[in-house]
Amino acid sequence: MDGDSVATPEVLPGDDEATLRPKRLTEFIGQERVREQLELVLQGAAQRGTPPDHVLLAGPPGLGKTSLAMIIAAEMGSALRLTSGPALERAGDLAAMLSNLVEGDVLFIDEIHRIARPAEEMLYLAMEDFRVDVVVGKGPGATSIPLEIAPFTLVGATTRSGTLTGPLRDRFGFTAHMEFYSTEELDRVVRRSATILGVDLRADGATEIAGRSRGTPRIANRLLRRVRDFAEVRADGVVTRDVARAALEVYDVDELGLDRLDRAVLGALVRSFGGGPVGVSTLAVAVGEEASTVEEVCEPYLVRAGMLARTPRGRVATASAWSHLGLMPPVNAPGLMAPTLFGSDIDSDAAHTAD
Ligand SMILES: Nc1ncnc2c1ncn2[C@@H]1O[C@H](COP(=O)(O)OP(=O)(O)OP(=O)(O)O)[C@@H](O)[C@H]1O
Repeated sequence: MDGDSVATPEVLPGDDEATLRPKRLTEFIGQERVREQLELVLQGAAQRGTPPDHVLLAGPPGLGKTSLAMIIAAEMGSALRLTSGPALERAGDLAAMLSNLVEGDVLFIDEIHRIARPAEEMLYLAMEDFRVDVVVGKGPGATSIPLEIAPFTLVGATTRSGTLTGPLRDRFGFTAHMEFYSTEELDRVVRRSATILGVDLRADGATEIAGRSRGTPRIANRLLRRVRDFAEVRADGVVTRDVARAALEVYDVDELGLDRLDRAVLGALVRSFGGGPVGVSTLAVAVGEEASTVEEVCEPYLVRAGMLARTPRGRVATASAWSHLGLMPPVNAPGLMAPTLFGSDIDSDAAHTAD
């Protein structure tokens, strides 16, 4: 998605997330399954008087992984130490962080799939035995000094759980798979946020914003702020359905939440490649974007919205994609045939081998 799109799930300047973050598990909307599982993990540990198992939060950006990590610490009554995979370039950076932990602390590593190899290897021992081996010196004279660290809980967040190494993944006692939110859940998210921000949001306005938020609370909150601006500048400050629609038209977010780049991807797939199959790199070049942006930001939602299918031979536009662009789908477009005929051809794990 282009960096300035209001429909991107990535953080943008001005998002001011702290104000709207749910602080406790009861305030956290949706993700019922994850919440129930997490509650059991936390309560079980509390009853035993031990720190909970390490937790991996996996899912697309903006679904509440950082919020959940903060909630885990809050529910445990513990302090949260924050860092990220890219910040842990050297094992020494991680060793310093680990040795400063106090018993029961929660260490949150965002983007844990981007952690450097030496730091990752140090993490194995830390997670398993609450110990790190600090290597002093270089070459044949180098010695390894074992260092005890306080029992802690690691919470890792990743948008790409498939790229985590097996040994790291295996050391998490619990993996929470975060799902996109339903429109009804996003409706609750925007109404909660409107109350906090003091926005006069009507029921039909909330539904309109929720429906265009790509299943993502971060986007829902951002759209709410943009619609509020519009309501205050061009209307009477009240967010109704018509106001929300007019505002989101200005920001190029269509009724399904697709923005310019999503439509460009679908447009290229349909018009330049006859609906596919085509590899993601080729598609990215056609729309002038990084393959990773198309793959990590556009695709998850287009697949979920039933517009794009990942097949072993590449990406394919579904009948809904053709219709959404106002075009007649060809007879072989997925979605027009009986599900059994094309279902076996669709393999989400094959996406990475398509290019
Ligand atoms: N379940 C929820 N209920 C209410 N608000 C939520 C929920 N999940 C997320 N939010 C809102 O969405 C915003 C983004 O959430 P958060 O930063 O936790 O996402 P994330 O998954 O960590 O994203 P990233 O992976 O990009 O860092 C938060 O500011 C919060 O206000």
